[in-house]
Amino acid sequence: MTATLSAVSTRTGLALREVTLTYPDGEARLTALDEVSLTVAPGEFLAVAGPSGSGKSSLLAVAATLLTPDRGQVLIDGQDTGALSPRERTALRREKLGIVFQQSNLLASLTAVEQLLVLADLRGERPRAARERAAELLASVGLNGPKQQRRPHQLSGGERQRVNIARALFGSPSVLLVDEPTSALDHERGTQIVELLAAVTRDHATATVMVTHDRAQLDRVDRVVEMADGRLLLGAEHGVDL
Ligand SMILES: Nc1ncnc2c1ncn2[C@@H]1O[C@H](COP(=O)(O)OP(=O)(O)OP(=O)(O)O)[C@@H](O)[C@H]1O
Repeated sequence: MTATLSAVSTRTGLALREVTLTYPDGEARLTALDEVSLTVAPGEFLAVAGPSGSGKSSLLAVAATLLTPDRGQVLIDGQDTGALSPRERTALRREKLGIVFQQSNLLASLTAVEQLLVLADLRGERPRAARERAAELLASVGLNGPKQQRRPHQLSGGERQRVNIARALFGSPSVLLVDEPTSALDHERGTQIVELLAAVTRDHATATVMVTHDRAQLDRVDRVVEMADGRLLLGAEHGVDL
């Protein structure tokens, strides 16, 4: 399934401009992101690597507009998210962002196809068209036929992650944010998920950011940036050609 040309042509992806984020730390503030600048183009698959505590999750939360930086800008398709009201930001998140969390946060009582249809229902989409699109999306991530009718506990970890990815894609996002997608999977299944993310990035023209500890998966992305102490390492924006 390929994103339509009109949708693609208005996309510019994700840009962070000199973003600084601090958290309260007793009397002081802890700097989790220190003037981080980064751009991710439509159709580009970027990995963010770095040690624990280096700021990877904070970067993802800021890009998701879930945390507001102290300074700097987060632009999604050229829109400065800091200039939006909370209501507008929520709307932008719904229209432009797909998020795949580390832990599968699927609803236990719903089948795979229903996990996607909940979103369609919230948007007031026509049920029949939504059901067809959900089934098509699930098939495109490798979940076919009867598996679409299974509940999370009847699926493997890798299959649950595929449902998460399909659900994140359901709103045709411009930006796809992925947090440690392979942490609960063995190497082979982890590789399959990262390959799937590379394919959906290409096919759906998303600007994809994946946070990962799993260095074995880094050769499947377009570009890697390394974080240390809240900073992107020097030259990281130009990436490592793998
Ligand atoms: N809610 C919070 N309040 C205070 N400090 C925080 C908060 N969240 C994160 N931090 C601190 O900010 C820094 C960056 O944390 P962050 O979670 O972004 O790192 P990370 O690279 O994602 O780590 P990990 O790989 O362990 O998930 C760390 O020093 C962390 O302790």
